Amino acid sequence: MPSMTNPTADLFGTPLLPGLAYRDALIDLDEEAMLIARIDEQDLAPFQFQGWLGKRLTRSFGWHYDFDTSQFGATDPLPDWLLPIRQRAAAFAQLPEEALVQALLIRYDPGAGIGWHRDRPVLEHVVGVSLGVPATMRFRRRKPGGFDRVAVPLPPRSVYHLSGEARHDWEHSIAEMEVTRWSITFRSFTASARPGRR
Ligand SMILES: O=C(O)CCC(=O)C(=O)O
Ligand SMILES: [Fe+2]
Repeated sequence: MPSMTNPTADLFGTPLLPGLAYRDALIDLDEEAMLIARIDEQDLAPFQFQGWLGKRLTRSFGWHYDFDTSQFGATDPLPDWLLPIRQRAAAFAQLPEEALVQALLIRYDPGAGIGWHRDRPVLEHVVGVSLGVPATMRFRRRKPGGFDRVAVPLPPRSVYHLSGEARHDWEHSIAEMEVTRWSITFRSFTASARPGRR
């Protein structure tokens, strides 16, 4: 058996999904424990959408998107403890660190997941770090008579980067799990939507 170095590529290294890049072990176990503790000490709020409360708990830095008004507003700057992680996430995605102007912390308690969606169109790059437990990010794209589907394993401490087709043409979701998972996602704005530096 050839060793499987990249579960998001086939044996020839061709990505399962154009625009999806992935690597294991962006951070080590100590860093992961630190990040989980930091997320847990935040004032996390249930994700809200038109009076509906999602089970996942979130906090945004840099920019906050209000799903009720469909507006982005400035919020607290990224805290110091997130900066080295953003730096590594940006280096992985080959982006300037300052381009990743938004950070979203999420805790998915048992029974929480995230339904099918594309991230807001004003956002461009999405770089996500998974913490705690393995999860699967599912992707789907409508085609005549159904969907193309791809499932991508996200081990704890791994990082993924969504851009291009994976970001704009495919929806993604994470099924509800029985154990707690945490994630940190960093995002950039599209050039036309960029509300200013922060
Ligand atoms: O938890 C994750 O890794 C994904 C979160 C996500 O898709 C989102 O916040 O848009
Ligand atoms: Fe998303």
